[in-house]
Amino acid sequence: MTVKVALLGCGNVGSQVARILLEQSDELAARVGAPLELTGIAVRNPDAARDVELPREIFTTDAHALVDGADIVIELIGGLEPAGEYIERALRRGASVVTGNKALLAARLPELTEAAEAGGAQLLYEAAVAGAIPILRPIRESLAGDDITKVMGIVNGTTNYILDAMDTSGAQFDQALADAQRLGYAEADPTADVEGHDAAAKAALLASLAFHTTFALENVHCEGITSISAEDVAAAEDAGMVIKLLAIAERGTDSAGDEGISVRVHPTLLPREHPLAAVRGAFNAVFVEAENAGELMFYGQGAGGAPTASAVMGDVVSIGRTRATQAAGGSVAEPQPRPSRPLGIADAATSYALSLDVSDETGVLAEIAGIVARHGVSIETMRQTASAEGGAGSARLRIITHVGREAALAATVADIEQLPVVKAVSSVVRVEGK
Ligand SMILES: NC(=O)C1=CN([C@@H]2O[C@H](COP(=O)(O)OP(=O)(O)OC[C@H]3O[C@@H](n4cnc5c(N)ncnc54)[C@H](O)[C@@H]3O)[C@@H](O)[C@H]2O)C=CC1
Ligand SMILES: N[C@@H](CC=O)C(=O)O
Ligand code: NA
Repeated sequence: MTVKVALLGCGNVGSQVARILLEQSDELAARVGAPLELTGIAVRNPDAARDVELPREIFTTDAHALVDGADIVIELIGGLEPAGEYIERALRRGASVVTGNKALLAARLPELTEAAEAGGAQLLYEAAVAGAIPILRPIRESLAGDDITKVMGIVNGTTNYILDAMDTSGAQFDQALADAQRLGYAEADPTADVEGHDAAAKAALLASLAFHTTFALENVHCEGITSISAEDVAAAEDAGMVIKLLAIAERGTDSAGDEGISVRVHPTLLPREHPLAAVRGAFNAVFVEAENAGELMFYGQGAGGAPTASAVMGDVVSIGRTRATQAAGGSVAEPQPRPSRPLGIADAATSYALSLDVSDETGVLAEIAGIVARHGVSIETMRQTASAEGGAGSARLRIITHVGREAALAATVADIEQLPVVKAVSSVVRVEGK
């Protein structure tokens, strides 16, 4: 069998999904247990310029015909209509749907879930919350045996990008927003981002899944970042804090002591040491607190075409595999593991931080630099200080290399150790994350 996939919309995310479906068809077929066939892409204008080169004949303006012939419909148009009508039509016909449309889901999740049940279809939307970060599946599946008490996170890339730019480079709000739009992070109407509506929709979805309920969007308290000024950002910095737009969903009690769920989105001051304060650019992060698991943090790219397409494709493969299994009347073969070729430590790519005690005399640096260059290694930083350990006439050199092959770095150190001007190599520690 072949799993027929219809794509609706070919913008930032849709074009990347189409690219992956076409470029990685063999790998995807192996993981699904059957080929995924992209039957067409519904667009408004087949001749519009796209980020990705795609065959002209794949485009259609007849979304209904495309939906009606599909096993899986991927909706990446955005907005309430016609996206809602296409999704409902697909689900009622028995085609499963993958979407990133949090605005629609937060507004109509109960009806769409009912349509999926009526059609015996699946509705998956990992891309709708925190882009590439796997957060919905972990909440729905991995934490299904625990009791979640709080979810708190940065779930809008555009506003985090703007606040981060204002904090780090003193950028103006408008310029930072224009950059976020150019980079494909912002919604078609960026008001949804800066007024907090996008984060509020995601917060409603998170609360619904985390607390096994339906939390209506209208019950999410929502404040955006449009009132945050450069002065607010500077004042936060002076106080050792940073301003972040947080989405928070937690169990609590009201003044009468009755239990309930509080869901809110608002700009929030965080101490700079807080893990969420370190979330930069369009990255997102979500903290989950559960009775037994304790604190968990999920971090990654919350917006952008390719990262969001990754989440879409995860859902597509999952549904495709279910379909292929049903068609096979039980199970499909597990993908055969590819043979792996282990690389030894000598081939590891890393960088070294070295501390050397050397004679404090002219020409030492040149000798060391000569050895380093001979091994094809390059130095990122070299700092010289007086050495307490090496004794009088000694200097301490601290060198950090660029990334190189371990074998070359180790051979460099071995040769440096042999130099008469080198009294000791006092430490060699590998460095990652530069
Ligand atoms: N861009 C991002 O970083 C993320 C986007 N999303 C969601 O993914 C969805 C798509 O987002 P983007 O790709 O960024 O939007 P986009 O605006 O770049 O793409 C939407 C495309 O749909 C087309 N379109 C509009 N009406 C149509 C119709 N009736 N039939 C066919 N095509 C139609 C538009 O011309 C546009 O090319 C939205 O629901 C968005 O909220 C979710 C997570 C991240
Ligand atoms: N506009 C959204 C896109 C992802 O959901 C954002 O900026 O996070
Ligand atoms: Na996600």
